Amino acid sequence: MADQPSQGPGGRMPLPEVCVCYVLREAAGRTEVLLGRKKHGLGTGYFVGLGGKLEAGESAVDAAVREVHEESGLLVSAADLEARGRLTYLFPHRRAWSQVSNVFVVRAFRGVPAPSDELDPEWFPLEGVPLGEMWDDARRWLPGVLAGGRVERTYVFGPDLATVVDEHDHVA
Ligand SMILES: CNc1ncnc2c1ncn2[C@@H]1O[C@H](COP(=O)(O)OP(=O)(O)OP(=O)(O)O)[C@@H](O)[C@H]1O
Repeated sequence: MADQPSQGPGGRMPLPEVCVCYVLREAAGRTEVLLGRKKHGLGTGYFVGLGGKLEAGESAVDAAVREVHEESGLLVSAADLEARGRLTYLFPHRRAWSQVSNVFVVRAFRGVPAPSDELDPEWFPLEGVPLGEMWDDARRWLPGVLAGGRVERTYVFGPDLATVVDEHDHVA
């Protein structure tokens, strides 16, 4: 494990890995994304995509399929997930919150979104994504990813544990 790519600065342990999956649909001639306000845990109260921690031995894509189902009831196939990059979140003032997020988009799904313990999913048109009620990094990369782009970026959060104070081109 000496060459783990997702170490924190100066750290020897790899950072915890999470995933996030943005489900897209076409409705009334526009594209919409499924988001929900997080009910518990890290980022409570922020609108987020569907996602969470990888289980031991689980791939990011399999975790995304599982989390989409757990959090919304929707069924998606691993083959339909589009990998759009990786984000490193560093919290020097709360190291336990630092993590690496594997970002996916999916346009094919079965079912109708249903509320879960994690969030109550809602569709937002891409021009109406509530960036002001999301983690501070989202406005810097999410519009580009939802428009078809990729992201490989590191965001460093300040002592308030909410504001991005630095960002780098490369995953740490
Ligand atoms: C710091 N800036 C951030 N900006 C945007 N999104 C962020 C985020 N930090 C975490 N996320 C998202 O949050 C989920 C993991 O959150 P985390 O609390 O670790 O796991 P969660 O409790 O949801 O999952 P389990 O159900 O426990 O697996 C995962 O989708 C991840 O992409």
